[in-house]
Amino acid sequence: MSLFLHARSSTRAIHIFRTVPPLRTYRKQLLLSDRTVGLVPTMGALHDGHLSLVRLAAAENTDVFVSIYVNPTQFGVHEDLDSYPKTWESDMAMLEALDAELAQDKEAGEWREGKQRGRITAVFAPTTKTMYPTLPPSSEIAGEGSFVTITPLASRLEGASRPVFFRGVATVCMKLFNIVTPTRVYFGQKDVQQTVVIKRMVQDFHVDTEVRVGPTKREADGLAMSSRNVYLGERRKRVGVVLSRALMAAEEQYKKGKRGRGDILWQADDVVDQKKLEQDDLPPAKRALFEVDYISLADPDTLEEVEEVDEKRGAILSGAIKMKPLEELQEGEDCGLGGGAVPVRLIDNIVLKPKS
Ligand SMILES: Nc1ncnc2c1ncn2[C@@H]1O[C@H](COP(=O)(O)OP(=O)(O)OP(=O)(O)O)[C@@H](O)[C@H]1O
Ligand SMILES: CC(C)(CO)[C@@H](O)C(=O)[O-]
Ligand code: BAL
Repeated sequence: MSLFLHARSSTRAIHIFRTVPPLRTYRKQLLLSDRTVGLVPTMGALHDGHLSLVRLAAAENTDVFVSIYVNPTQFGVHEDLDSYPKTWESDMAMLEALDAELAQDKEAGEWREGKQRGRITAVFAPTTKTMYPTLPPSSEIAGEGSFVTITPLASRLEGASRPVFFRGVATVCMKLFNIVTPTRVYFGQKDVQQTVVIKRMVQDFHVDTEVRVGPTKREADGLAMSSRNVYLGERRKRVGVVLSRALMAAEEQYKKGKRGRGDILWQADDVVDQKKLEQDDLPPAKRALFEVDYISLADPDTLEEVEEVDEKRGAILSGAIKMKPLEELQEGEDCGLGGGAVPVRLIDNIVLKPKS
């Protein structure tokens, strides 16, 4: 009997692993044949942002593993664990289509130019019992369990609003890294704080892997792609783009040579305030209200707020807004999954690069 489940693909099968031992056996075979593994951890509900990370991993490794697991410990008790989108069939269809594309690139010899080399070899889609074998996973701040905590990074920015978030992320990533032993791991720039926390964890725990970060994929209007965007609908998408616009406006100030906190951030605050006023003036059937959680200018490694950007270090401009539920729906309006009733947190960031 085969140890592995298989997903059909036009050219070959992607192995689907649900438990650890067969994955480990398979990984050992790859190691013995000198193959390299790039792991892309995801929570599923795949979109082009995820696929761009898979492409990057395939350009740098012979084998790509994608994990699909909605990790309960990174959701606070009042957060959206239950409503987090789950789209297994379409996730697998997207991965199979991308794998077929990678196979063609390989046949066309593009890999020789160093562009595409690897294929999607495996999907790891464990159950919670597999990931948390001894204790039920806790989302409580004081909850018991085996956790990885990275302080004080985990309490800044996103961590201020989501106190268990980075403990959950670091814990599940440590588990995934121990299970897959990837040569490289791939994370999206969109979740910049996550990349900083994971890099710190890998450094401090001597995890034998390389952390790679892929650029943020955006919609044509600039909105950062995100799995939770399916809950937005058209009206909230149109307004939600204010976050990327605000950050871009602040970036312009940096490009013009401004280095002081106030001189850079006032532009972002202004864009956001204008949009808020505009929406407040509209009737409930036309507006999309939102709250700003933070707009930040922080050091790229410590994520501490900075008063002045050090040109040798650069900085991270980031922000989070909460799109509130729609108040009144219009006839035939596209309100997104959940009919406009689900609040949606949007995050985004821009790296202000150091000047050499
Ligand atoms: N727009 C994007 N561009 C590049 N990478 C992305 C983008 N969105 C997500 N990623 C990355 O994909 C990986 C998996 O993320 P995840 O499955 O949580 O999706 P998500 O879109 O970030 O969902 P959520 O709505 O929960 O924030 C993470 O490393 C994340 O940073
Ligand atoms: C890295 C991750 C898959 C851990 O659950 C998640 O935080 C995400 O999707 O960004
Ligand atoms: N992309 C980060 C996962 C989360 O927000 O829960």
